[in-house]
Amino acid sequence: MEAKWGVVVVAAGRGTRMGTSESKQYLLLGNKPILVHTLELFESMAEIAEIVVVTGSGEIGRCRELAEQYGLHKVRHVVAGGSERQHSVYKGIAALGNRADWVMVHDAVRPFVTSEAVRACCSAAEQHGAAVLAVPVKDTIKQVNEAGIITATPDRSRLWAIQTPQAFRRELLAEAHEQAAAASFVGTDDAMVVERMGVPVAVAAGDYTNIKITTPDDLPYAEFLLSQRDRREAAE
Ligand SMILES: Nc1ccn([C@@H]2O[C@H](COP(=O)(O)OP(=O)(O)OP(=O)(O)O)[C@@H](O)[C@H]2O)c(=O)n1
Ligand SMILES: C[C@](O)(CO)[C@H](O)COP(=O)(O)O
Repeated sequence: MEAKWGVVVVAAGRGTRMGTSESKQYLLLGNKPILVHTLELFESMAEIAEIVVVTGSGEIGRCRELAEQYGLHKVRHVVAGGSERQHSVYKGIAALGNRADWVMVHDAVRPFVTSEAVRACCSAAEQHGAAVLAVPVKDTIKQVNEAGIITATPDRSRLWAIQTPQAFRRELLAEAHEQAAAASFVGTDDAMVVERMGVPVAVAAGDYTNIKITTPDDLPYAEFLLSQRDRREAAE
């Protein structure tokens, strides 16, 4: 299989909601940092040519050492991130340059994404130019005003919770980020910068287990998901 995808793994967040002194992407899950679990998946996929890791400016050396220690040879660049996730992605795309025609952006703190889900996202992107993994929301979602009063109940059948990876033709994503930067637009995911150009972004169905480790209550669930995955792999 042709290795044509570049991956930008963003790992430069402060993890304010996690509240640990250690950046959450470097916390141990089982016996490895969360970031390493994430990188190992992309390292193992034949479609992936190169990985850029974007991390805190004080964590570049440590990140390179982890890549060495765990044999993550596709990690070719480790660069410093920015103040917002979008700025970190922008720096990652710049470090990737024009070496890949297709690029995926993935949160370091989503270590449970599967190769099947990544491939579904890539296929949708190759068909539409841009695609994100997502799951249909399970709860009824309400819009609530500042006084705590419900103002709307959107049709749940049209609501999806968006995940990563998010996959794009590289030139499209680079252009979208350039335009967003010029307009000082900051979104919470990469699809938003592409959507604002009027370009359609497809949704590929993912898994509910592709959680973003965000708050302390995610950690015991993440340990549970890891033990389930280990058990499954041992049985294969
Ligand atoms: N300036 C930033 C902010 C976030 N991220 C990365 O984007 C992903 C998703 O961010 P999230 O975990 O939601 O945010 P954090 O900024 O890490 O956490 P918080 O909002 O609680 O501070 C994470 O892998 C995080 O490291 C990044 O690279 N650069
Ligand atoms: C990109 C993302 O993971 C999609 O769910 C998410 O928007 C990033 O999280 P943040 O907490 O808004 O940084």
